[in-house]
Amino acid sequence: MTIAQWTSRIPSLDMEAGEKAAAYIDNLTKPPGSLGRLETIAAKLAAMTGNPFPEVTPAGVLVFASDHGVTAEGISAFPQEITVQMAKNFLKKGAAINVFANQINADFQLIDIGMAKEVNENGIISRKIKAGTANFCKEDAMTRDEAVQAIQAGFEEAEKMIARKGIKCLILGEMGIGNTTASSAMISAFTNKNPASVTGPGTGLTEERILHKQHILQTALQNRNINAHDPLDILAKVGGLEIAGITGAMLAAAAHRVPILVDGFISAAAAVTAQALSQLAADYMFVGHYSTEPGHAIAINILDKKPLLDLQMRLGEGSGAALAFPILRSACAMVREMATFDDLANY
Ligand SMILES: O=C(O)c1ccc[n+]([C@@H]2O[C@H](COP(=O)([O-])O)[C@@H](O)[C@H]2O)c1
Ligand SMILES: Cc1cc2nc[nH]c2cc1C
Repeated sequence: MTIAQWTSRIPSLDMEAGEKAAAYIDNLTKPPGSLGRLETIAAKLAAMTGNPFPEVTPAGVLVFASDHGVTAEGISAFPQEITVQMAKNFLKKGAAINVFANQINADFQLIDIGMAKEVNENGIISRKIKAGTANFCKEDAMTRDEAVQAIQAGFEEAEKMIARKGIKCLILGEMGIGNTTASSAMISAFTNKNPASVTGPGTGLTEERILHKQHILQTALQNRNINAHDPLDILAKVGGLEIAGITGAMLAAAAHRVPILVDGFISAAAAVTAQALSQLAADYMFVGHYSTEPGHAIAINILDKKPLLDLQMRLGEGSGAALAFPILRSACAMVREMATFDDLANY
């Protein structure tokens, strides 16, 4: 399928269901508006799902793992090998996202979309497009065709999870040493902002090494001759395979009216890409939390979203989104379980 065939499957929000939910919420036994954003979240969930009494359980977590050739430029505080080590940790259920996914009874799936080495262990899905991107300081991260293949893999894996497990809310996470550099390059290209304003410490660079990362980004963006009006060009030249996979998964969730919880900076870069491919895709998104990575604020500004939580996090993996999920679940429970003033009249 082509990108246009995927995006054409995304329906408009069901405004009628949203308005019905909003009217019903106003009749719940509380002063109108007193549950604040929870009320607008519930109405938005109704419009997304087409159901005035929306449901978000069970949640599903998809984590896409891949490597980045640009790590050769010394842009991360950690070595590339950590990507594979953390993939093994996800399979052993020892990572933060495993713990948080478990707390919300979410289904969890790890997808190798482009790690540098094989992880031949049970529980991982291999959709490897290639063994890491190229160093985009020197050449394009991937071909346009590889970017499309990675979007397709993400789309298919999300569709599978939604169909097989009846997933009603999709949480998108990632693992990839070097991917804050790719995300910074992408957001810089999308916004035409100087890379300095979208570059941060990632996993924990010192101030001095952040300056080096900015310099690498400046060089890369000068060398890549990006067409800023073409999201696929941006993704292919300076993006990442996991960012492409998440983009595809987001398009699939939107196509199935499944609400999406966007995580931190990398997940937000994928969300911006999905939105650029289809404005409708963003209608199905919530942003779980504020990441302290400076580019995140710029990305969510493009998405025009206000995150649900502010816990000073910058981990990735889908961890912030998983922590925000209970807020969506509470919004649904409010509509489904609270009494109305009509009920009160009969007491
Ligand atoms: O989600 C975020 O906002 C976030 C911010 C900083 C770092 N990360 C995670 O850290 C890794 C990338 O950091 P770096 O410094 O190697 O580019 C990658 O595995 C991400 O999941 C994630
Ligand atoms: C340990 C570690 C865990 C991570 N999880 C997501 N990105 C990560 C980066 C590192 C370095």
